[in-house]
Amino acid sequence: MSQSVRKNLKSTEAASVLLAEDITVAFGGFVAVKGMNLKLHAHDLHFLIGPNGAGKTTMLDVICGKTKPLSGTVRLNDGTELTRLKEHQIVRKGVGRKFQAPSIFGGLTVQENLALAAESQRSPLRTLRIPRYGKISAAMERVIQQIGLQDRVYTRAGALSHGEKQWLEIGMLLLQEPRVLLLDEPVAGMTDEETHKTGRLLQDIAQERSVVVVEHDMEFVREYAAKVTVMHEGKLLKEGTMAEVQEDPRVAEVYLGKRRDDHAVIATN
Ligand SMILES: Nc1ncnc2c1ncn2[C@@H]1O[C@H](COP(=O)(O)OP(=O)(O)OP(=O)(O)O)[C@@H](O)[C@H]1O
Repeated sequence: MSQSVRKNLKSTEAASVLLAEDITVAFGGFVAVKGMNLKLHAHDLHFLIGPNGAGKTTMLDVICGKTKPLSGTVRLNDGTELTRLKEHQIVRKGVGRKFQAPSIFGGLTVQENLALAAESQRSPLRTLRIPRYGKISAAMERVIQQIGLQDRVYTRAGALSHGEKQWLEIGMLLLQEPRVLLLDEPVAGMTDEETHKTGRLLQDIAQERSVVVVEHDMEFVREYAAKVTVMHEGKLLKEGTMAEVQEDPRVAEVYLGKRRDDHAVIATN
Protein backbone atom coordinates (compact mmCIF):
# COMPACT_ATOMS: atom_id res chain seq x y z
CA MET A 1 0.00 0.00 0.00
CA SER A 2 1.40 3.40 -0.97
CA GLN A 3 2.07 5.98 1.71
CA SER A 4 -0.61 8.37 0.39
CA VAL A 5 -3.28 5.64 0.31
CA ARG A 6 -2.36 4.64 3.88
CA LYS A 7 -2.52 8.30 4.94
CA ASN A 8 -5.98 8.70 3.33
CA LEU A 9 -7.31 5.57 5.03
CA LYS A 10 -5.97 6.82 8.33
CA SER A 11 -7.61 10.23 8.00
CA THR A 12 -10.94 8.58 7.03
CA GLU A 13 -10.69 6.43 10.16
CA ALA A 14 -9.89 9.44 12.31
CA ALA A 15 -12.95 11.30 11.05
CA SER A 16 -15.39 8.54 11.98
CA VAL A 17 -17.46 9.64 14.98
CA LEU A 18 -19.93 6.82 15.50
CA LEU A 19 -20.22 3.21 14.45
CA ALA A 20 -23.39 1.11 14.66
CA GLU A 21 -22.55 -2.54 14.05
CA ASP A 22 -24.77 -5.50 13.31
CA ILE A 23 -27.88 -3.90 14.81
CA THR A 24 -30.94 -6.13 15.09
CA VAL A 25 -34.21 -4.86 16.56
CA ALA A 26 -37.34 -6.92 17.22
CA PHE A 27 -40.77 -5.71 18.26
CA GLY A 28 -42.42 -8.80 19.69
CA GLY A 29 -41.89 -11.43 17.00
CA PHE A 30 -41.35 -8.87 14.21
CA VAL A 31 -37.75 -8.14 13.26
CA ALA A 32 -37.70 -4.50 12.11
CA VAL A 33 -33.89 -4.10 11.69
CA LYS A 34 -31.67 -7.01 10.68
CA GLY A 35 -27.90 -6.80 11.10
CA MET A 36 -27.68 -3.14 10.05
CA ASN A 37 -24.35 -1.27 10.00
CA LEU A 38 -24.01 2.50 9.92
CA LYS A 39 -20.82 4.55 10.13
CA LEU A 40 -21.03 8.30 10.72
CA HIS A 41 -18.22 10.72 9.96
CA ALA A 42 -17.50 14.22 11.15
CA HIS A 43 -18.65 16.97 8.78
CA ASP A 44 -21.05 14.60 7.00
CA LEU A 45 -24.56 15.51 5.93
CA HIS A 46 -25.70 11.91 5.78
CA PHE A 47 -29.21 10.97 4.65
CA LEU A 48 -30.99 7.74 5.57
CA ILE A 49 -33.62 6.86 2.99
CA GLY A 50 -35.78 3.88 2.08
CA PRO A 51 -39.42 2.90 1.61
CA ASN A 52 -41.95 3.10 4.45
CA GLY A 53 -41.19 0.61 7.20
CA ALA A 54 -37.56 0.10 6.10
CA GLY A 55 -36.32 0.67 9.66
CA LYS A 56 -34.86 4.18 9.32
CA THR A 57 -36.53 5.73 12.38
CA THR A 58 -35.79 2.59 14.38
CA MET A 59 -32.06 3.04 13.60
CA LEU A 60 -32.17 6.63 14.92
CA ASP A 61 -34.05 5.33 17.98
CA VAL A 62 -31.29 2.80 18.60
CA ILE A 63 -28.52 5.40 18.28
CA CYS A 64 -30.19 7.80 20.73
CA GLY A 65 -31.09 4.99 23.16
CA LYS A 66 -34.88 5.21 22.80
CA THR A 67 -34.94 1.61 21.56
CA LYS A 68 -32.58 -1.08 22.79
CA PRO A 69 -31.45 -3.51 20.07
CA LEU A 70 -31.74 -7.26 20.44
CA SER A 71 -28.09 -7.45 19.39
CA GLY A 72 -25.35 -5.25 18.01
CA THR A 73 -23.49 -2.23 19.38
CA VAL A 74 -23.33 1.52 18.84
CA ARG A 75 -19.95 3.04 19.73
CA LEU A 76 -18.51 6.52 19.66
CA ASN A 77 -14.98 6.86 18.29
CA ASP A 78 -13.67 7.27 21.86
CA GLY A 79 -14.88 3.71 22.55
CA THR A 80 -18.00 4.64 24.56
CA GLU A 81 -20.64 1.99 24.01
CA LEU A 82 -23.89 3.93 23.68
CA THR A 83 -25.99 0.77 23.66
CA ARG A 84 -25.13 0.33 27.35
CA LEU A 85 -26.29 3.84 28.30
CA LYS A 86 -29.65 5.43 29.07
CA GLU A 87 -31.16 8.09 26.78
CA HIS A 88 -30.17 11.10 28.95
CA GLN A 89 -26.59 9.75 29.25
CA ILE A 90 -26.38 9.43 25.47
CA VAL A 91 -27.47 13.09 25.13
CA ARG A 92 -24.64 14.06 27.44
CA LYS A 93 -22.20 12.05 25.34
CA GLY A 94 -23.04 14.40 22.45
CA VAL A 95 -25.84 12.72 20.52
CA GLY A 96 -28.81 15.05 19.90
CA ARG A 97 -32.11 13.84 18.47
CA LYS A 98 -34.83 15.89 16.86
CA PHE A 99 -38.18 14.19 16.40
CA GLN A 100 -40.66 15.06 13.65
CA ALA A 101 -42.96 17.17 15.81
CA PRO A 102 -41.19 20.12 17.44
CA SER A 103 -40.99 19.84 21.23
CA ILE A 104 -40.67 23.50 22.11
CA PHE A 105 -42.55 25.43 24.78
CA GLY A 106 -45.16 27.51 22.92
CA GLY A 107 -45.83 29.81 25.86
CA LEU A 108 -42.16 30.81 26.18
CA THR A 109 -40.25 33.15 23.89
CA VAL A 110 -37.51 32.00 21.52
CA GLN A 111 -34.93 33.33 23.99
CA GLU A 112 -36.54 31.50 26.92
CA ASN A 113 -36.67 28.21 25.00
CA LEU A 114 -32.99 28.58 24.11
CA ALA A 115 -32.10 29.56 27.69
CA LEU A 116 -33.88 26.46 28.92
CA ALA A 117 -31.89 24.25 26.54
CA ALA A 118 -28.62 25.91 27.58
CA GLU A 119 -29.52 25.51 31.26
CA SER A 120 -30.39 21.82 30.88
CA GLN A 121 -27.00 21.28 29.22
CA ARG A 122 -25.27 22.85 32.23
CA SER A 123 -27.34 21.07 34.86
CA PRO A 124 -30.12 18.62 33.92
CA LEU A 125 -31.57 18.87 37.45
CA ARG A 126 -32.28 22.56 37.01
CA THR A 127 -34.49 22.28 33.92
CA LEU A 128 -37.61 23.11 35.95
CA ARG A 129 -36.33 26.63 36.61
CA ILE A 130 -37.33 28.59 33.54
CA PRO A 131 -34.90 31.45 32.90
CA ARG A 132 -37.12 34.42 31.99
CA TYR A 133 -34.59 37.20 32.37
CA GLY A 134 -33.98 37.70 28.67
CA LYS A 135 -30.20 37.33 28.92
CA ILE A 136 -28.49 36.23 25.71
CA SER A 137 -25.15 34.47 26.10
CA ALA A 138 -22.51 34.48 23.36
CA ALA A 139 -23.31 30.84 22.54
CA MET A 140 -27.01 31.67 22.30
CA GLU A 141 -26.32 34.68 20.09
CA ARG A 142 -24.31 32.50 17.72
CA VAL A 143 -27.09 29.90 17.55
CA ILE A 144 -29.77 32.59 16.99
CA GLN A 145 -27.76 33.90 14.01
CA GLN A 146 -27.21 30.37 12.71
CA ILE A 147 -30.91 29.45 12.79
CA GLY A 148 -31.87 32.87 11.40
CA LEU A 149 -34.28 33.90 14.18
CA GLN A 150 -32.64 37.27 14.97
CA ASP A 151 -35.95 39.09 14.47
CA ARG A 152 -37.94 36.63 16.56
CA VAL A 153 -35.90 36.48 19.77
CA TYR A 154 -38.67 37.81 22.02
CA THR A 155 -41.57 36.25 20.09
CA ARG A 156 -43.58 33.54 21.81
CA ALA A 157 -42.58 30.21 20.23
CA GLY A 158 -46.25 29.30 19.76
CA ALA A 159 -46.59 32.27 17.36
CA LEU A 160 -43.73 31.14 15.09
CA SER A 161 -44.30 29.63 11.64
CA HIS A 162 -43.88 25.86 11.25
CA GLY A 163 -40.39 26.30 9.78
CA GLU A 164 -39.32 28.72 12.51
CA LYS A 165 -40.46 26.26 15.19
CA GLN A 166 -38.30 23.54 13.59
CA TRP A 167 -35.28 25.87 13.45
CA LEU A 168 -35.80 26.84 17.08
CA GLU A 169 -35.74 23.21 18.10
CA ILE A 170 -32.59 22.65 16.05
CA GLY A 171 -31.11 25.69 17.83
CA MET A 172 -32.02 24.19 21.22
CA LEU A 173 -30.18 21.01 20.25
CA LEU A 174 -27.15 22.98 19.03
CA LEU A 175 -26.83 24.62 22.45
CA GLN A 176 -26.20 21.13 23.81
CA GLU A 177 -23.09 21.00 21.56
CA PRO A 178 -23.83 17.59 19.99
CA ARG A 179 -21.16 15.76 18.04
CA VAL A 180 -23.91 13.88 16.24
CA LEU A 181 -27.28 15.39 15.35
CA LEU A 182 -30.11 13.05 14.32
CA LEU A 183 -33.16 14.48 12.54
CA ASP A 184 -36.37 12.79 11.45
CA GLU A 185 -37.99 14.36 8.36
CA PRO A 186 -37.06 17.95 9.28
CA VAL A 187 -38.62 19.55 6.17
CA ALA A 188 -42.00 17.77 6.30
CA GLY A 189 -44.75 20.37 5.98
CA MET A 190 -42.36 23.21 5.13
CA THR A 191 -42.75 25.68 2.27
CA ASP A 192 -40.15 25.52 -0.54
CA GLU A 193 -38.39 28.56 0.89
CA GLU A 194 -38.29 27.05 4.40
CA THR A 195 -37.05 23.75 2.93
CA HIS A 196 -34.09 25.44 1.22
CA LYS A 197 -33.30 27.48 4.30
CA THR A 198 -33.27 24.24 6.30
CA GLY A 199 -31.00 22.57 3.73
CA ARG A 200 -28.49 25.42 4.00
CA LEU A 201 -28.76 25.34 7.80
CA LEU A 202 -27.99 21.61 7.88
CA GLN A 203 -25.01 22.11 5.55
CA ASP A 204 -23.75 24.81 7.88
CA ILE A 205 -24.20 22.61 10.97
CA ALA A 206 -22.38 19.76 9.22
CA GLN A 207 -19.26 21.98 8.98
CA GLU A 208 -18.78 21.25 12.69
CA ARG A 209 -20.81 18.12 13.41
CA SER A 210 -22.05 14.86 11.97
CA VAL A 211 -25.66 15.28 10.80
CA VAL A 212 -27.96 12.35 10.01
CA VAL A 213 -31.33 12.97 8.39
CA VAL A 214 -34.14 10.47 7.80
CA GLU A 215 -35.93 11.82 4.75
CA HIS A 216 -38.60 11.00 2.17
CA ASP A 217 -38.34 14.20 0.14
CA MET A 218 -36.05 13.01 -2.67
CA GLU A 219 -35.59 16.46 -4.19
CA PHE A 220 -34.29 17.64 -0.85
CA VAL A 221 -31.97 14.62 -0.56
CA ARG A 222 -30.69 15.13 -4.10
CA GLU A 223 -29.87 18.75 -3.43
CA TYR A 224 -28.28 18.53 0.00
CA ALA A 225 -27.00 14.99 0.72
CA ALA A 226 -23.26 14.45 0.88
CA LYS A 227 -23.81 10.77 1.58
CA VAL A 228 -26.87 8.51 1.30
CA THR A 229 -27.65 5.19 2.99
CA VAL A 230 -30.59 3.24 1.61
CA MET A 231 -32.39 0.82 3.91
CA HIS A 232 -34.88 -1.80 2.79
CA GLU A 233 -36.72 -4.29 4.99
CA GLY A 234 -34.44 -3.58 7.94
CA LYS A 235 -31.18 -4.02 6.02
CA LEU A 236 -28.56 -1.89 4.30
CA LEU A 237 -29.31 -1.90 0.58
CA LYS A 238 -26.84 0.67 -0.77
CA GLU A 239 -24.54 3.43 0.42
CA GLY A 240 -22.82 6.19 -1.53
CA THR A 241 -23.43 9.54 -3.12
CA MET A 242 -26.95 10.27 -4.35
CA ALA A 243 -25.75 9.70 -7.93
CA GLU A 244 -24.33 6.27 -7.00
CA VAL A 245 -27.48 5.33 -5.15
CA GLN A 246 -29.75 6.40 -8.01
CA GLU A 247 -27.75 4.34 -10.50
CA ASP A 248 -28.32 1.12 -8.54
CA PRO A 249 -31.20 -0.83 -10.13
CA ARG A 250 -32.03 -2.47 -6.77
CA VAL A 251 -32.73 0.96 -5.28
CA ALA A 252 -35.03 1.94 -8.16
CA GLU A 253 -36.78 -1.40 -7.81
CA VAL A 254 -37.59 -1.08 -4.09
CA TYR A 255 -38.97 2.41 -4.64
CA LEU A 256 -40.76 1.87 -7.94
CA GLY A 257 -42.08 -1.49 -6.78
CA LYS A 258 -43.69 0.24 -3.82
CA ARG A 259 -44.89 3.32 -5.68
CA ARG A 260 -48.50 2.86 -4.51
CA ASP A 261 -47.88 2.69 -0.77
CA ASP A 262 -44.82 4.92 -0.57
CA HIS A 263 -45.10 8.68 -0.45
CA ALA A 264 -41.78 9.21 -2.22
CA VAL A 265 -40.48 7.94 -5.51
CA ILE A 266 -36.77 8.02 -6.24
CA ALA A 267 -36.85 9.47 -9.73
CA THR A 268 -33.76 8.57 -11.69
CA ASN A 269 -33.98 11.35 -14.27
N1 LIG B 1 -42.80 0.21 18.68
C1 LIG B 1 -43.06 -0.60 17.65
N2 LIG B 1 -43.79 -1.72 17.81
C2 LIG B 1 -44.03 -2.55 16.79
N3 LIG B 1 -43.58 -2.34 15.52
C3 LIG B 1 -42.86 -1.25 15.31
C4 LIG B 1 -42.55 -0.31 16.35
N4 LIG B 1 -41.81 0.69 15.82
C5 LIG B 1 -41.66 0.39 14.52
N5 LIG B 1 -42.28 -0.76 14.21
C6 LIG B 1 -42.31 -1.40 12.89
O1 LIG B 1 -40.97 -1.58 12.48
C7 LIG B 1 -40.84 -1.33 11.08
C8 LIG B 1 -39.81 -0.25 10.86
O2 LIG B 1 -40.36 0.98 11.34
P1 LIG B 1 -39.61 2.37 11.17
O3 LIG B 1 -40.50 3.42 11.73
O4 LIG B 1 -38.25 2.26 11.69
O5 LIG B 1 -39.54 2.49 9.59
P2 LIG B 1 -39.17 3.75 8.71
O6 LIG B 1 -38.22 3.30 7.67
O7 LIG B 1 -38.73 4.87 9.57
O8 LIG B 1 -40.59 4.06 8.06
P3 LIG B 1 -41.29 5.44 7.68
O9 LIG B 1 -40.51 5.99 6.57
O10 LIG B 1 -42.66 5.01 7.29
O11 LIG B 1 -41.28 6.29 8.91
C9 LIG B 1 -42.23 -0.98 10.57
O12 LIG B 1 -42.82 -2.15 10.05
C10 LIG B 1 -42.95 -0.53 11.83
O13 LIG B 1 -44.35 -0.77 11.72
